[in-house]
Amino acid sequence: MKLIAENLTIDRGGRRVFQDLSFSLESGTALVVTGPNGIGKSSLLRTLAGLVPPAKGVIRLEGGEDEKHVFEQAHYFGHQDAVKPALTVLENLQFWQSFNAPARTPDFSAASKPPLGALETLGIGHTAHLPAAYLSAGQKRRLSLSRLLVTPRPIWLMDEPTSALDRTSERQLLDLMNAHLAAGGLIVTATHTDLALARATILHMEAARTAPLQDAVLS
Ligand SMILES: Nc1ncnc2c1ncn2[C@@H]1O[C@H](COP(=O)(O)OP(=O)(O)OP(=O)(O)O)[C@@H](O)[C@H]1O
Repeated sequence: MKLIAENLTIDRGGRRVFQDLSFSLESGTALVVTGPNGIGKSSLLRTLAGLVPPAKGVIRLEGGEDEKHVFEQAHYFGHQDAVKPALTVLENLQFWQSFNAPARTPDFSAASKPPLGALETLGIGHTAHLPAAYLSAGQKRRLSLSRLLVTPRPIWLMDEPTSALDRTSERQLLDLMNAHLAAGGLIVTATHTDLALARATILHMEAARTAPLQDAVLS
């Protein structure tokens, strides 16, 4: 399986953020997107997630499900937690389980977890029957993250995934990300911190803005 972006050009609010960005990412590998504030990291992730249409360019998943868009084979873990405060923690997760269809490909073998099991894995099993409004910021982050475990999808798009997490949760998140890579998944993550990922390629957005050739921006 291979995620391919060709000549991606993204405009926001009528202004060009970047142009002609190309990269490819193999199963089991993470693309770590770096660069200063405002360079376009979130815009790239939102475009891969189908939330911002590209002005130009193509995104495809070789070896994925042909009849599905790439974003239907991806989870987007962004800045907003997508948590309904009036529902319980478990109800929130059950909603996402029924809303998101799983996506399976031969290269990707992650097993799904039942909702309660996913909450327990993330250390918030004891909050399952509380209204989600009672959760702390870090616990809401973990609830949001639990969506990725109940519905297997090969691509994880993660924008600043460690924000609001304490050290223990950060290590746990890295374990989950590395397990996803070991199962054959792909991760594209924007981050300002060093993440100890097993197999990662760095995409320097600053270089990408000035050098359209993919070899110039991947290291
Ligand atoms: N909804 C929007 N409407 C108009 N312009 C936007 C919108 N969202 C982002 N932009 C602009 O697009 C550019 C890239 O923003 P983006 O959020 O992708 O940067 P980033 O690299 O993720 O930044 P940060 O590190 O601060 O999160 C910025 O100039 C920003 O002002």
